[in-house]
Amino acid sequence: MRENGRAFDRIRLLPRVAVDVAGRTARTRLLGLPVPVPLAVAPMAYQTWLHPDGEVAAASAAAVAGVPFVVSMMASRTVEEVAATGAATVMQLYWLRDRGLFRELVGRAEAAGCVALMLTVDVPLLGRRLRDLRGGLVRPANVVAANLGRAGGGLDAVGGAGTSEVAAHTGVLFDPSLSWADVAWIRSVTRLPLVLKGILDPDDAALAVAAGVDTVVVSNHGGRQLDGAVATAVALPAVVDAVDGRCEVLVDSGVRGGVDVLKALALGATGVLVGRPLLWGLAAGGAAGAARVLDLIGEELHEAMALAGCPDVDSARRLRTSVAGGDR
Ligand SMILES: Cc1cc2nc3c(=O)[nH]c(=O)nc-3n(C[C@H](O)[C@H](O)[C@H](O)COP(=O)(O)O)c2cc1C
Ligand SMILES: O=C(O)C(=O)c1ccccc1
Repeated sequence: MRENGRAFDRIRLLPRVAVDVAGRTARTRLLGLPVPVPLAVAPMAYQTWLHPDGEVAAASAAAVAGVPFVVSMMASRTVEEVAATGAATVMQLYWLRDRGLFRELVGRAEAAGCVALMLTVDVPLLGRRLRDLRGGLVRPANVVAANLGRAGGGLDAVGGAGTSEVAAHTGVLFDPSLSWADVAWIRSVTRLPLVLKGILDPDDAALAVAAGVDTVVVSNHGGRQLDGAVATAVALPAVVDAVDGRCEVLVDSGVRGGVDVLKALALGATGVLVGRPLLWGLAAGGAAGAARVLDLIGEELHEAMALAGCPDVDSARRLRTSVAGGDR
């Protein structure tokens, strides 16, 4: 988790000068849609834990900013409620033992007007999160997986000394047997664009392209899964090379401001997903707080583009970068 931030901090940009940036724009396409800035909100579970309106407040902020909102399969509000905010909504999915329920969720996402499906591939099981274990993490009664019906409620018997309630619950639901054959099956049951989230190895990116995926997300899940996994700012360039323009490449984990977005673009990304900063805004100020976070990142990106001599996103993707030797 710490290395994600450090890796972005070590990237150095080579600004261009005497480029007319008076009319600069960050408009581009992301997940097949026109967007004012190249970012979307990452899928994050259980947002009513942070604010009573949860995902509905966060998605309203995304709607105001004009950026896509990815609703977690483990959201505490339904995909229908989220889509009703007017945000371009992407439904995130985990591979479930209950294939009937998985199929039903795909159908509900389509019916709700979702613009894409995002299959998260870096959670065969939930990572061992020591703070969750020490703190005895248990969902309060009002924090349920609203999209999963009966299967979304809390567990009576918590998993045991080595498992939090949240990890035990996901262990019951998630199927660790996901393979590329299953990805091909998912590709075959929907016409929505398909995004794979949690790619780090360029060979996996090539397999994703071969499976007909429209977008890959270079992600280590915000450092919450495999401790010691490579930072995304380090992994990104090789994935961009392997994909070679055949699908979109998004990146997340450690993006904290507009300069990080510019660095991601300079490293070849199509755009970024923003995770925790959205939750901080949501917890601090509900929909307005989340909207302020998105505004700030957009303002910072516009300023950084001006200072780097980038009138548009394509020029940002051509910026040269280097990697600083050590920390300051
Ligand atoms: C509280 C929390 C819950 C998350 N829940 C999900 C989830 O349900 N599905 C998923 O694909 N990723 C989930 N993630 C991972 C995020 O989508 C994203 O990859 C990560 O937070 C990005 O890193 P950042 O927080 O450093 O921006 C979660 C992250 C956090 C912090
Ligand atoms: O916490 C997470 O990162 C996550 O992905 C998740 C998955 C299922 C339930 C709660 C959180």
